[in-house]
Amino acid sequence: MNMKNVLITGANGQLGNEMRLLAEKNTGYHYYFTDVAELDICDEKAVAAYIEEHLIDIVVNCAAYTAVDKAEDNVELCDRLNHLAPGYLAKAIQSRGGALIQVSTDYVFDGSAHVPYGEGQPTCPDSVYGSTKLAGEQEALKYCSSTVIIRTAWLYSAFGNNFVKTMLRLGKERESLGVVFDQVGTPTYARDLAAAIFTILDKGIVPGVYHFSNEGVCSWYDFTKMIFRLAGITSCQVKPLHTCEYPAKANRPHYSVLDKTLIKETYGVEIPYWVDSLQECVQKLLTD
Ligand SMILES: NC(=O)C1=CN([C@@H]2O[C@H](COP(=O)(O)OP(=O)(O)OC[C@H]3O[C@@H](n4cnc5c(N)ncnc54)[C@H](OP(=O)(O)O)[C@@H]3O)[C@@H](O)[C@H]2O)C=CC1
Ligand SMILES: Cc1cn([C@H]2C[C@H](O)[C@@H](COP(=O)(O)OP(=O)(O)O[C@H]3O[C@@H](C)C(=O)[C@@H](O)[C@H]3O)O2)c(=O)[nH]c1=O
Repeated sequence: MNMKNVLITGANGQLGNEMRLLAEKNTGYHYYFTDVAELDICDEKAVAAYIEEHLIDIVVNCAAYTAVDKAEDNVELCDRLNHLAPGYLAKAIQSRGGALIQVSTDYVFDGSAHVPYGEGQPTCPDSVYGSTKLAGEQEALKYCSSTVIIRTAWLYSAFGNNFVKTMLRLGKERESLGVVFDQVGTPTYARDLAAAIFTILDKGIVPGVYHFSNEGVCSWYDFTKMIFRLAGITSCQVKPLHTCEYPAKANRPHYSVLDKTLIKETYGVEIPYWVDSLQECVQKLLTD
């Protein structure tokens, strides 16, 4: 049987790197890992040519504009990458009869809920990043009939830039730190998400929108306290702040916990508790 050709875009980012690592163990596919230097996903013609030339069967789009505050001032670039580019990927892979896995975000919600968000809940993004990611979901679903959207949240990894690495750095530099406690969600180890994506590849595409994060719930303040505890940082005091005490360019949801029932029932994925995964990643960061 012919091995399927899988294209992973944005492969130098957090999720892309975790996909690379797990690909070493998942030898049943032929992989093409690209980042902007090899394939700029905003270039529609280049996308179509690459997918055709390499006979791609499945695209996993890990590329995105993820700087949430900067996005407020860089609307055009953010829109091209988060909104239009998924449409280019979707059209190109549809023309080959293939499938698209498009990664999206909890920031498509405005955060006014108080129970975990199901996939069918109305979206209402409150930032440029969130709005463009939602538009990207819609483009992907419109142009490729075999699209899986995975909305995830608060991603971190030993690779790339993320909240865990920022907090480990600040925890060593500062004597105290203020972190918001009125934005609640669930951290997600990008390795666990990559593992879920491999489960989807192996079990077969069931088109639709899915939610995936680690299990459990916390605020960014709780997240920071746990990062420090696991890393043995005792010299930096963490103070809880209201959002208004930490002014930022972009609005963020106060509540963005995702309900993961659908992905668990459809694909049988087992999802680790956020503290257990965080412990694994912090350990890795401290020993590498
Ligand atoms: N980070 C998070 O907390 C969360 C992320 N997500 C979503 O998960 C997905 C993966 O996120 P994450 O791994 O954190 O993202 P990263 O920002 O770590 O990685 C994105 C990658 O895409 C690359 N890229 C930028 N522009 C292009 C382009 N035109 N063509 C091809 N590649 C490009 C980036 O390169 P460069 O660095 O050079 O710009 C980077 O290597 C994204 O869809 C994101 O929206 C969802 C929830 C939370
Ligand atoms: C660094 C720092 C942040 N904060 C606040 C700001 C913000 O409200 C919250 C999170 O910080 P960040 O700005 O690093 O996180 P942010 O970039 O908003 O993270 C988001 O990224 C995008 C890509 C997603 O898709 C989301 O799921 C989410 O992970 O913590 C503090 O309160 N104190 C601090 O010292």
